[in-house]
Amino acid sequence: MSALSGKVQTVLGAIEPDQLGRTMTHEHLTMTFECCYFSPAPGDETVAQAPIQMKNLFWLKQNPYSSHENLLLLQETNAVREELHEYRKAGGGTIVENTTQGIARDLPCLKQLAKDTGVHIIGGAGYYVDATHSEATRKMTVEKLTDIIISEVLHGADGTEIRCGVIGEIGCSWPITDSEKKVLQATAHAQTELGCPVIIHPGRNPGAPAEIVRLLQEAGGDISKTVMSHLDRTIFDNGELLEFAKMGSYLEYDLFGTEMLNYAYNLEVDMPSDSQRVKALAFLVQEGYEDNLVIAHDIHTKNRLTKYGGHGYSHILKNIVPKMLGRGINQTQVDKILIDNPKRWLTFK
Ligand SMILES: CCC(=O)NCCS(=O)(=O)O
Repeated sequence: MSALSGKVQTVLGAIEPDQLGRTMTHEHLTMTFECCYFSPAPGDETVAQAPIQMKNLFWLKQNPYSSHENLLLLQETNAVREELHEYRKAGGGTIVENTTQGIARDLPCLKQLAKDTGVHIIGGAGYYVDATHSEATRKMTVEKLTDIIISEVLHGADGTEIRCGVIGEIGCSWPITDSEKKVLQATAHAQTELGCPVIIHPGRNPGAPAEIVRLLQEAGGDISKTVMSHLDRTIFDNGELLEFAKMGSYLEYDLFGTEMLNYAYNLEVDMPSDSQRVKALAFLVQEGYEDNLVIAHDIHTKNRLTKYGGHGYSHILKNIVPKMLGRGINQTQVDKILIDNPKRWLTFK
């Protein structure tokens, strides 16, 4: 049995699972999303290049990926620190910080934020999508990738002694690439060795989550300790959703606060509203999946911060919980989604 068994590992060290409290299972506190810059539509070049300002906020909400400045969340540590104080005041306890290799993971910054604010912060091991893999990463064997991921959990990452407490978010594209498949295999092997939580970013296709779960299963992964992220922009049909839910992973709705007409990365997708997200949660609760649900905001661009008129890290606690209670999800079920399910997922076996 490992020393981490029965514990949760934060950037400040291992803690008892009961200390976590209300937990957002998918956020970013510092990162860059430059890998995923999306050219503005013809005619929008001027607004896209302008500094972020009040009169452009609606455009930015609709086109968050077409402004270089907006993609640099790593420039906003002071604003994020203030927001974490607010998050504590709103009753928040823990944030799982999903930034992995490729999008400027900064564990020393996370450690300082945890010290400054008292919020428990859990760092992520492993790799984001193929577009961010280095040539060296692409050439690595599954065994080498596994060793690196295990070391990021047991000894520390990025040349520090700060240890990750979860593997992921592990990035997958659609269609999935060879390098991403190797990282998934390494993830499953590392999970087998460590008994740790895993979180996945699926490609943008309704078939992606199930394909990824099958790949993890074939490599020996523990699906009951795995979160499938971003279901709100990935699976829309209730029948397909239930088919996927049967596979046994945690089901994550993590884009709360994000409402936009055109989703740049897949124009086929109608990004749901928060009301539709709550409806999806209520449907899954009704179908018996209340022990599998987790939620978050996945803040990964500046416009989502309250400093820029966004929803911030406390939106779920302040606005979405009352809505859930008004739409047939009771307090016990809310507590499962915000406290019990994250706690079970994050505790090392
Ligand atoms: C790194 C942040 C991230 O991957 N967020 C998901 C964005 S989206 O794929 O849901 O658009």
